[in-house]
Amino acid sequence: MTALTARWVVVDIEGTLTPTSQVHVVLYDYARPRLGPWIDAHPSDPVVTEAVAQIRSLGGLPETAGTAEIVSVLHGWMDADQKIAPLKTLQGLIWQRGYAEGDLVTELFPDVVPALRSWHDKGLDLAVFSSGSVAGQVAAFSRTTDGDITSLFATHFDTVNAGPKREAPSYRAIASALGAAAAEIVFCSDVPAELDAARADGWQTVGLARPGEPFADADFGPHLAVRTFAEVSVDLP
Ligand SMILES: CSCCC(=O)C(=O)COP(=O)(O)O
Ligand SMILES: [Mg+2]
Repeated sequence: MTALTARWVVVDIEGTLTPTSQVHVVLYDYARPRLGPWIDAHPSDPVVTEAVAQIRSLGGLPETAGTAEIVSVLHGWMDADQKIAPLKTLQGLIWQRGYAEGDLVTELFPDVVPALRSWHDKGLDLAVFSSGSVAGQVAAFSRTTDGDITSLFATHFDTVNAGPKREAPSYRAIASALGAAAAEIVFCSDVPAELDAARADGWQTVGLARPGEPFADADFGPHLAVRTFAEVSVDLP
């Protein structure tokens, strides 16, 4: 057991709290056939029209491109697991509806809620930083295998309100929003490049090398690497 002291714990989702398959199989398969119908059903929603405009621009499509061409770009990004903001925005809206209607449940690793609750009960504050949109994150935590855990998190960050996960300025923006010194924050993620960016800004880092997950055998370099949250304790200073 490794003991850390901090005021904030910021957690990634995919591969850290949930199996990667929960996102790449369950959530992506749910979103895939619903993207086109969602775009067509919300022609006056400014969030959707802005996302569609960004997809046309980023996807190199003409202004006249219709839903089928837009969906083709989105499916290509999903196949390549490119976490591009307008895609994550549309996915988040679809997942929000899916959780509300009872179609989706988030599978959490069994060590996750005991660890989050113990940190929360000790007075630490918890936040999420994921490529999934904030709307999608909140929906995903509203219906999990451990029930509704939304109250555990003080705040949420995504690539829109913080920036890309592999770039240090994103972590600087989050620390500033939290009103915390970088050294008072622990970031937990399964992706070494994300941990590198957080560490470059002065954050403490914990790498999740979960057995069976894509980064189980990754080189975590200078980062503390654990197989589950049960191997690390975090206390207030
Ligand atoms: C409903 S949250 C889904 C998370 C997601 O869409 C995603 O791409 C996961 O990315 P992360 O940064 O958490 O690895
Ligand atoms: Mg991850």
